Amino acid sequence: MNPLIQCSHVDFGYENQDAVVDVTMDVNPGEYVCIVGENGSGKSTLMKGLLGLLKPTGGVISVSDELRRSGIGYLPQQTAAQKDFPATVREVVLSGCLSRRGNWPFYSGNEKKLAVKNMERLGIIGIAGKCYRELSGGQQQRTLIARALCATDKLLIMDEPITGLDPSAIAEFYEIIRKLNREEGVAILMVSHDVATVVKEADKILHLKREVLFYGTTKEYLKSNAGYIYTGGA
Ligand SMILES: Nc1ncnc2c1ncn2[C@@H]1O[C@H](COP(=O)(O)OP(=O)(O)OP(=O)(O)O)[C@@H](O)[C@H]1O
Repeated sequence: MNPLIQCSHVDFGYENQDAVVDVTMDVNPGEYVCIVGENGSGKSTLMKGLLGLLKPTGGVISVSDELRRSGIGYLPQQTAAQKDFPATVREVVLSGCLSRRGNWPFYSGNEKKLAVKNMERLGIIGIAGKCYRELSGGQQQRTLIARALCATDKLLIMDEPITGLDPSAIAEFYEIIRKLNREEGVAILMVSHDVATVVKEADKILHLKREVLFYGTTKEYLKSNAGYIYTGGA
């Protein structure tokens, strides 16, 4: 089984300052991987690097041919401006097809079908005509997940996805991700501060503190020094 993403001794930095050093990890089809660590430990930097938004200053990143063709489904941290976006749910979801398509300005029949399929998958087909900014935080989150799945349903990448959600929307979010991962085989790569929950959900943990403090299965993580200290012995 070829990895979807593979990093070998990768470094990232800004203006000659290293922010992430010597990361070796991979994300395989169907895996659920979480990146944890304190503020400023390099999690978002690594994510930007994996998305190809930042060039590595050392090491090698390989992305599977399929992901290279389709683009990677990415759920960004939401800004206030994005929450206020004046478009319908259908339009936001369809825009996830843009990375597949070059410059042709009209959506094809297949792209429209894909958007419908992903709105059905996320239970938002009934609100397809509603304006995005009028939705609850949980509905906005579902819309963005459906959008990301229009690029590819092999891998979903998320940066701090539960920020700003209320407790019931958080529980619903983890349930949706679990279902996509366990039942539909979508690989998940998530940056999270919610370590107490992710050690119950994820298969693998990467704990960063500029360099890798731990990388391996969640089970091993909970037994490791880094995991024991960071999770408070959860
Ligand atoms: N655009 C940038 N230019 C220069 N330095 C940056 C930039 N973005 C991040 N850094 C620095 O890189 C280091 C890692 O930051 P990063 O945002 O990746 O950490 P993080 O683990 O995602 O933090 P948080 O949990 O607070 O989001 C920090 O020292 C930060 O100040």
